[in-house]
Amino acid sequence: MSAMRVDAKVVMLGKESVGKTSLVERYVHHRFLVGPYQNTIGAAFVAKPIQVGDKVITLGIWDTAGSERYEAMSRIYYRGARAAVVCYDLTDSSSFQRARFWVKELQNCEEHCKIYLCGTKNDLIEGDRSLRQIDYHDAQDFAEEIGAQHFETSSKTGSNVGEFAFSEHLFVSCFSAEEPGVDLGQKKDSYFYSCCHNN
Ligand SMILES: Nc1nc2c(ncn2[C@@H]2O[C@H](COP(=O)(O)OP(=O)(O)OP(=O)(O)O)[C@@H](O)[C@H]2O)c(=O)[nH]1
Repeated sequence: MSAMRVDAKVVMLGKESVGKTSLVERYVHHRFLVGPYQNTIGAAFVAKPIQVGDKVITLGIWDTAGSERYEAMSRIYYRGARAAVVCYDLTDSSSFQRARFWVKELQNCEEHCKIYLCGTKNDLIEGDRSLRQIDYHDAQDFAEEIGAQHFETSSKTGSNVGEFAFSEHLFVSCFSAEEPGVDLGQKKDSYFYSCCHNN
């Protein structure tokens, strides 16, 4: 058994069902899970080692539950985060309001956390443009106003997930090699993710 160290903490935030878990699944396991939607309870964690130059650093990704029932808990998970991926569903305008809420929270409580604004389920829009509820330029203007990077992704097709939303060189910008990582202690497995999902 070896100790697990997390060098940079990343938190996923956004309304329930926007696709946070799917984005993490696509990024970490290169897959899209089909079947009934399983809402996250509390939060789930996954460690992802990435190559940065000649070093390997470990991202600790906290996938929070979007349900407002867990809102207070989500605050615990963004504490000390280097990066936050704030997600909204391109086909659900209320999810964009919720994204604004999380951005405000981060600005008030974690001013050094880098924000990535992510419009999800782009494949649905490509299939039927009338489904789009959030104009690209409105979201882009908001992203510029808050100094965030903005992407539209699809976890189903993988579009923009590796290339942009989770682009490793973006995370490199939030990682300073001088800072010590956080030791999470002895863990049997660095992956204890799926147990945090409801049926
Ligand atoms: N078509 C399409 N469906 C998606 C995509 N991403 C997620 N979904 C679907 O949206 C639903 C919710 O996805 P999740 O990833 O569980 O959403 P979540 O934001 O983690 O939800 P909570 O755990 O409740 O916060 C599931 O039925 C997914 O299959 C996508 O890129 N395209």
